[in-house]
Amino acid sequence: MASILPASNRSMRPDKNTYERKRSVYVKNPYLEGMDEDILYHLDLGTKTHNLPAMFGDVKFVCVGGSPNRMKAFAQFMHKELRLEGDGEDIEDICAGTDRYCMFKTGPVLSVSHGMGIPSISIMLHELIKLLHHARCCDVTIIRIGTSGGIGIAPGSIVITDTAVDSFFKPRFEQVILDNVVTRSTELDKELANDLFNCSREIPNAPTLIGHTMCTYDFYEGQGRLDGALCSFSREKKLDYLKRAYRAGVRNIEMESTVFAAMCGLCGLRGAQRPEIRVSEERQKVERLWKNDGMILVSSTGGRPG
Ligand SMILES: O=P(O)(O)O[C@H]1O[C@H](CO)[C@@H](O)[C@H]1O
Ligand SMILES: O=c1cc[nH]c(=O)[nH]1
Repeated sequence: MASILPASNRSMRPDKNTYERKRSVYVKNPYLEGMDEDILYHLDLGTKTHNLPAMFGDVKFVCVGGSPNRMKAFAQFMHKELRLEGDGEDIEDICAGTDRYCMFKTGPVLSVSHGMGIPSISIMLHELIKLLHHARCCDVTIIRIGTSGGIGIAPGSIVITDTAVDSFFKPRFEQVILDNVVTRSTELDKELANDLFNCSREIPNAPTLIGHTMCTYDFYEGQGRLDGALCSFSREKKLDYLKRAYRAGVRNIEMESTVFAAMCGLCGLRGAQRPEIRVSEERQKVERLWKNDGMILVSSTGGRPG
């Protein structure tokens, strides 16, 4: 199985990787140093109430996804894969004190839910990145495992994101700060994407590809759906948009990838995104409608853990 461990964890052969400097998780906020206590409000954790280095200092992989049940199931899957003690059924939700997100730790793997959309994952990432920083974690790889809607690919495909793009197919995330807009890069770790792609070769029945992921602010109108409470465009407009997205390299659509890539990139987290496509029955009807256009949008319904 291809290795996705950070270089410093690879075998101890004396090569350049063994001597690579550790990559810390850093924050870019001059005010944090001067704070007497940092309360990670939405995670129900804090620097005075919890010994974060003792609790999280050994974390090397963080896997995030929108739904709590999926991330719990993923944590139980990792418990088994890492052959940890017990059956992992009663795994503890570290964030049980808040009903905003859930968080599970299985050895060096942290599994965290983030809800839906850019605002929700952004709040979680601010506090997760501070948590990892306070815990003095280094060489951390973070992977988002989510569902998404595919464009022009087979139902059940897995898309590994090389670049997250916005609704205009641009590789950028526009962060509104006070009454200004700051544009941030959304490049993801290409080597990690290739490592994940190589891992997928060893998993049967998991058609996998690397492509651009488009991140929208909305599930309905923003993704060209005709069945929301509001719809102001024609089917032809929708298909034209999706065809232009495909020609721009977009292979799937979801709602967190741009801010995920931007924040992880700014804070020293090696990031990747691996949504997967699940097609539901009603969407199959829609696919048949569109096949004559040579374009099918496969919609996801709930991804499998892991
Ligand atoms: O399956 P998750 O990780 O929630 O991701 C996708 O699913 C949600 C919409 O159905 C959005 O959060 C989108 O990004
Ligand atoms: O944002 C999303 C998530 C899953 N499936 C979609 O079609 N869009």
